[in-house]
Amino acid sequence: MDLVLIDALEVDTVIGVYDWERTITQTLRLDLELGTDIRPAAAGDDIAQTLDYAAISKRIAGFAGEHQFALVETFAERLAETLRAEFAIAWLRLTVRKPGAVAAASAVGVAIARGSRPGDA
Ligand SMILES: Nc1nc2c(c(=O)[nH]1)N=C([C@H](O)[C@@H](O)CO)CN2
Repeated sequence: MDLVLIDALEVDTVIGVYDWERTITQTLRLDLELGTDIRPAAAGDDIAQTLDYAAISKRIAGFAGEHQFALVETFAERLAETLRAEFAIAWLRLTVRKPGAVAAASAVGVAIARGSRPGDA
């Protein structure tokens, strides 16, 4: 399986479990691995035959602006569902980091993988 990559995508959203977090916008940093077969796009040199990382990045920014979750877990799960529903993504790994949430850490967050890799049972 081939991958289309989006690294360190920063999006602004309202997120957090504390009351003060409901009043501000915070930045999340996302890494995505999007499973697909890039050979048809490469053969035809055709953007329509692959996952358009620009379109997906724009959709993620829109998703972040549309939703207000408490947990990064919920953000990750709902975003993965949305992307898999709207784009031809066979499998994805999504990492959501919340920089600055824990002062002693450069970032905290979650990583999930959803969908089926070719060859999986
Ligand atoms: N596993 C999680 N732990 C925590 C989360 C979270 O989303 N997932 N969130 C918070 C607070 O919102 C924190 O980020 C504020 O600094 C605490 N723990």
